[in-house]
Amino acid sequence: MTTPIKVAVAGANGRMGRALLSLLAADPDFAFVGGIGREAAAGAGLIDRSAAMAAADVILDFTTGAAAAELAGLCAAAGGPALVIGATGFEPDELERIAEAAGTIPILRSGNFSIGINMLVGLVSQAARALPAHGWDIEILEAHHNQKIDAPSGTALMLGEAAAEGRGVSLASVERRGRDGITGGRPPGEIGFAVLRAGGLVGEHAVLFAAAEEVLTLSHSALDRGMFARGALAAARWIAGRAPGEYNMRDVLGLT
Ligand SMILES: NC(=O)C1=CN([C@@H]2O[C@H](COP(=O)(O)OP(=O)(O)OC[C@H]3O[C@@H](n4cnc5c(N)ncnc54)[C@H](OP(=O)(O)O)[C@@H]3O)[C@@H](O)[C@H]2O)C=CC1
Ligand SMILES: O=C(O)C1=N[C@H](C(=O)O)C[C@H](O)C1
Repeated sequence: MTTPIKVAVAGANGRMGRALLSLLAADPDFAFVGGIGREAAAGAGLIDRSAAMAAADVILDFTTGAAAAELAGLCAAAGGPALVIGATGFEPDELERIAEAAGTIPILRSGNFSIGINMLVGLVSQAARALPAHGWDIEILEAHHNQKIDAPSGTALMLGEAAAEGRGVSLASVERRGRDGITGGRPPGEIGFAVLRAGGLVGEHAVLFAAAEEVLTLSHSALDRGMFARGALAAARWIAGRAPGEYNMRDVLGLT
């Protein structure tokens, strides 16, 4: 029998944290060493970040972009543990801090741990490479539950990056985050984002490639967040014991 991987969960009381805890309780590959909350005293069974860093081989983070970036810096300063970051909603400087921390510890970050979305990333890149910007407009639609705090979703941004990469441009140079008022016509090459928040939607994503006389739509529906949690545990298994570096879910799935 192999030694279980010791894991802690940041954001343990959240929707994803709870989904992870219920899987961890039944998985002999892992030993759960504790949940990290916003404040250690706030919930029964929570431990603080220092205790989690000392005890865990891998910390799974499903908090916020800001909190995940801070944790990455702390873990790097301590020389470990490895981090799996599922949180979304990053400012550019927070992503830079994570990249810097990955010089010291292994960090796997993905805005979506589902197999389908990580397949879709490759398909979107392929379609964007094949369909010229003059004639084919790319629009990314996402819909989530009414408690989600960041927009566009981390997944929508992954899909936008894939589309931009396919077109050989940076997403920052072509993205359009929403429209309102007298917007004028649509410039060719733009990659647009549209966001819905409603009810208990788990996660809907679609990428439209729209020409004058036809539309190609590539889409994905998440039906249960337990699927994200299973993907995150696969990522934790994969990253335990790896060299420092920045990894993503496509590395885990062998899609890179
Ligand atoms: N990569 C993926 O596949 C997926 C990613 N996500 C992402 O995961 C994140 C969490 O989603 P979800 O579980 O639905 O959100 P919730 O709001 O349900 O949970 C977030 C948790 O993070 C905690 N938290 C917030 N700020 C801090 C902080 N500064 N320090 C420590 N803990 C903090 C909250 O604590 P408190 O309870 O005190 O508020 C809460 O327990 C989001 O960014 C979401 O987009 C979600 C699904 C899949
Ligand atoms: O907040 C969520 O719920 C989700 N967040 C991730 C994102 O921002 O893309 C992944 C999934 O879509 C659910």
